[in-house]
Amino acid sequence: MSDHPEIDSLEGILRKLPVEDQAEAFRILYGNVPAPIELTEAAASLAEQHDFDVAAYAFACAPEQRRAPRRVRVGAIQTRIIEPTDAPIEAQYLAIRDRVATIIEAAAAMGTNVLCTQEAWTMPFAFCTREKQPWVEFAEPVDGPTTRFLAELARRHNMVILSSILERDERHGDTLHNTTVVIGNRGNIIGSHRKNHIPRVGDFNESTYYMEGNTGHPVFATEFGKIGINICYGRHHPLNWLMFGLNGAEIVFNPSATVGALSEPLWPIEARCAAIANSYFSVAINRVGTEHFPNAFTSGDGRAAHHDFGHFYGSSYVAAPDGSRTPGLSRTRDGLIVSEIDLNQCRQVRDSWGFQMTQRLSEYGELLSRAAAPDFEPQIIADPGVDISSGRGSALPSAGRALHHVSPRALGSAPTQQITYVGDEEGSRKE
Ligand SMILES: NC(=O)NCCC(=O)O
Repeated sequence: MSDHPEIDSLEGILRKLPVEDQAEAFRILYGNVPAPIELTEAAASLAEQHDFDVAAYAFACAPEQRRAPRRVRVGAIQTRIIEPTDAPIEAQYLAIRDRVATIIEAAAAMGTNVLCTQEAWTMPFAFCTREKQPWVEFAEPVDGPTTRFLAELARRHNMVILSSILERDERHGDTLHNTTVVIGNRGNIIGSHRKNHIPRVGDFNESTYYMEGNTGHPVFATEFGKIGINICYGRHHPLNWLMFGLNGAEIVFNPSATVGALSEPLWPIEARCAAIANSYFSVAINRVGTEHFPNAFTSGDGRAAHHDFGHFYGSSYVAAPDGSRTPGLSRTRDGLIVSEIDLNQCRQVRDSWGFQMTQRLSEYGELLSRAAAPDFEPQIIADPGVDISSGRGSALPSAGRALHHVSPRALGSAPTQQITYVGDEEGSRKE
């Protein structure tokens, strides 16, 4: 763990640049930065009274002659847990629920049409512990108490709410899933989607609790746009993002729970990259705070037993199909981010960049099917002078002290570059 106090945000650091440099720094890093929207009095007063941040932005979009704008406001909530993890489960649950309900009021006051929670928002992210009890007591069916609670708010505020919970499927042997419930703006359950990719990295020991989801890549056609949900670790899988795009998503939400030491450099890139590659909007949401668990745990990686995951760094943001993005919410504070977007931008960017027109799905589809088959042979064209018998399927030499020089000419594209691979007992490294 770092000895440094947690910084509030990367943007806070960038704002220390001389004013004349800031605009260029933001343009290069954030694209066509959306303009801030003024907060309503009600939202600002809730935020002040209950100590959370509200940030709101409007993405620019060109008017069209034959289509009316399709402006919607999307929102995301990031929170820390309220009660300690050894408090009674019901007390922990109700405290978080009250907090989120207050932030939902602020979202409503900002005219939010579609609102998404963070992953497993009703509970501490206890999957690091590998203990079943008491954490599985947070699980509930898709139509359970949390959905019923939010359905009332969704109806009252004419808002679609995406609620990420630990699901218990009572009809299928009480099994658990990591699920987002899609609650329509009339308080109806439109459907639900289960997390497709389950992490087995660091302290994210989620495979102890649930298997990979079985709901495919559904897109939910709501009154405020076509919505997909790529739950947390799925954001590392470009094909997962692609599938929601293929099914017609205009906005893909990424409810997450992730910590600084593991993923922070990846965070600003992945959801934004998906927005660019798939010409849709993406909304990345992460919890905040450090959650301490009563019993120390290890994850078989040589680290001493510890009681927490590390710091969940928040930094929730929205990205547009043209690659522009909002600043992130705080790394340390609860918050609500609201963005006004025009869904027409998806088609405008498709027309301009042509990524869908040029994507050559059949070419990729064919290789993907072959790669998934047990008898797959990778397409490798070997330099006849190179020994690929090490089984690594590349020009790397096998373990030992062998040196192999790849001439600049053989590399073809980098005439000034010479790469040397040095092999030893531990493998090879590039010098
Ligand atoms: N919740 C979850 O899937 N976290 C995995 C870690 C990461 O993807 O950054």
